[in-house]
Amino acid sequence: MTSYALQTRNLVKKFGGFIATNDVTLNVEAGARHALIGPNGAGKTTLINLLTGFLEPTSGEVILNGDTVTHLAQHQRVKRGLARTFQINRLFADLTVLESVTMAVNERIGIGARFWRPVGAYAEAVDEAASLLSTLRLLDLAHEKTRNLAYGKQRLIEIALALAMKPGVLLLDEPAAGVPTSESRELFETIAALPRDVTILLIEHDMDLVFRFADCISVLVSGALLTGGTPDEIANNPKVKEVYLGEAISV
Ligand SMILES: Nc1ncnc2c1ncn2[C@@H]1O[C@H](COP(=O)(O)OP(=O)(O)OP(=O)(O)O)[C@@H](O)[C@H]1O
Repeated sequence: MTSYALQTRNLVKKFGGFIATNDVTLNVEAGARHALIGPNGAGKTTLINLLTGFLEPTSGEVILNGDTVTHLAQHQRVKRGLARTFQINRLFADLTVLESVTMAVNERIGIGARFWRPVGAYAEAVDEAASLLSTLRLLDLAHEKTRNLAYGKQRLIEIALALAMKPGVLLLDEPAAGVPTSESRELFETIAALPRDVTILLIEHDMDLVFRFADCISVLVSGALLTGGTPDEIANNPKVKEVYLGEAISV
């Protein structure tokens, strides 16, 4: 039986009279690399904000690992394994890469804010952070200040910070936004190599990267789901081609 990590049922979000999310029923399979695409203003960010709890839906449900979380606060969803990255850079420029990720691990295990903390626990957090950096191929940059890194690497550190929450589901909001093409392919190769026990839902404008990375694609148009399928099915769908008229969609 297929198991779903993240689902929505008939999700609706209205801003005044404007329907930004229109009856969206989305199923993200456990372990999937699922991309959400659609033209500007299609409602991708609004949908992500509904999933994380940043926005309350007008109606409908959000379901995480089979449990309804529609009315849970953002931090409660994080605790249940839903983490996200943002389009904007939220790193502390003066911390090193290792310090930044260790801080995030500490936050998860609840010793971040304590004045006194057991040395052993701190060492374990550093080990865990180093292991995350290794997964993301950042270990050789561990002692660099984040401000000195190339932008593509900074985006990877943001992913490391999200992964420090030990999420089952990771929402990536345009991880390649602003990253030069020379770096974006490596960024996506690293994301693609993440362990499959993390389900990934990705918003991305660069079709080339989407078709390289995703095993499932959902297409959002004017707030509603137009269609969903494998990259092949989406690339050959005439309705999708119409929406992206003039843009090259090829596998
Ligand atoms: N807080 C808000 N109040 C009113 N309208 C909003 C609000 N947030 C989003 N919208 C509108 O909802 C629609 C969807 O916006 P959204 O940012 O979700 O689209 P998107 O697909 O993420 O676009 P892009 O690809 O350009 O980032 C847009 O028309 C936007 O103007």
